[in-house]
Amino acid sequence: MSNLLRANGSQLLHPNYPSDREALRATLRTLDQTPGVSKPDSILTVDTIERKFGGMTAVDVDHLEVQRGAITALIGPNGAGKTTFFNLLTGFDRPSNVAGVFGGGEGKAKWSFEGRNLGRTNATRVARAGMIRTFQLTKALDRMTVLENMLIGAANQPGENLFVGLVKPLWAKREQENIERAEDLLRRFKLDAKRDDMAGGLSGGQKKLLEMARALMANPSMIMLDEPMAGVNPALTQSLLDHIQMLRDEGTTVLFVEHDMHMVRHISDWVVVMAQGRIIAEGLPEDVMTSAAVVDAYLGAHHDRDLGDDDVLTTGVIRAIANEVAEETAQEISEEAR
Ligand SMILES: Nc1ncnc2c1ncn2[C@@H]1O[C@H](COP(=O)(O)OP(=O)(O)OP(=O)(O)O)[C@@H](O)[C@H]1O
Repeated sequence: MSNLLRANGSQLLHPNYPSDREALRATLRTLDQTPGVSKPDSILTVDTIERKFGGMTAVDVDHLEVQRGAITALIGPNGAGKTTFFNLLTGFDRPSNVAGVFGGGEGKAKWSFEGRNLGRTNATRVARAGMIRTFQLTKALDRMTVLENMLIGAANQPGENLFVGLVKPLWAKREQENIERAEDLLRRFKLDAKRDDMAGGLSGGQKKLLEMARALMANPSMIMLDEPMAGVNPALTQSLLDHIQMLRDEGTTVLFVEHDMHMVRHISDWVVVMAQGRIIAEGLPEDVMTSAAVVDAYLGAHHDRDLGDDDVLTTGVIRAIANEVAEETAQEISEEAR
């Protein structure tokens, strides 16, 4: 086992980390495939988190556990609430049912990472706790060099606040260590030749690699990727998939949002399906994507359609699930009104 320490002081490889992926998958196969099911070793546990925008409920999650060491995909139609959910968990947004200063309380949002309550924690502290999300390169980040982008990641202050990290005088030793780490990661992601280029000049796939490399500057124990495949040309697809699987093998739990069903099927160990803010299904990729309920829901009358067709999966299953949830919700509302 490695004796290296993460930025947050924890050991690089958690003592319970499931290094053997096949064994982990075998364990996952024994679980009930129902929304909110308990996992053998949950790294992130979420309870009753809600986010409303005006009268619209964007996120309404009762319970979710994310298994340590698994690659978990979060899928769902446009507007299902996936990004809002990521924002809430990482402290970039606040739940509508935020807990009081002492935490807890009936019906209040509660979530913990590595057993640590994050219910009222800001984005910087969440990142320091070891849960890091990738960020798309904003215009401002585009105008910085690849290396500068990496050093922002080391400041452990994702999002706009990262700029604070840049203007603060850094201790020389710390800065040198950060540069060395950045250069190592750039080599690993084959971006070292681009070190001093403006990030804006990178291809779509290279930008995704940079986003991932930047997130790794903070040594996260869990990385949250928002649509890692978006805008990536096929030549770089395999490399991205390999990097994600390598991260998992080295001790980083992965949670990712993705519309590309090929990727979801190819690399995930577990799939969580979100629609209209709620988690409506979770399970093994091959089962969730072909479960009788889901197949019926999304194929509807079109039983002649090929289930292996990724396009059908993205548009068909998800839309059907969304419709099903909408019907259930309408029913619940009318029952409540009675
Ligand atoms: N700041 C906001 N103000 C008002 N409504 C918002 C805001 N952010 C998100 N929403 C709404 O919340 C719902 C969930 O959006 P969200 O972006 O989380 O979905 P998503 O599943 O990530 O979608 P996509 O796959 O298209 O990225 C949508 O109806 C969206 O319009």
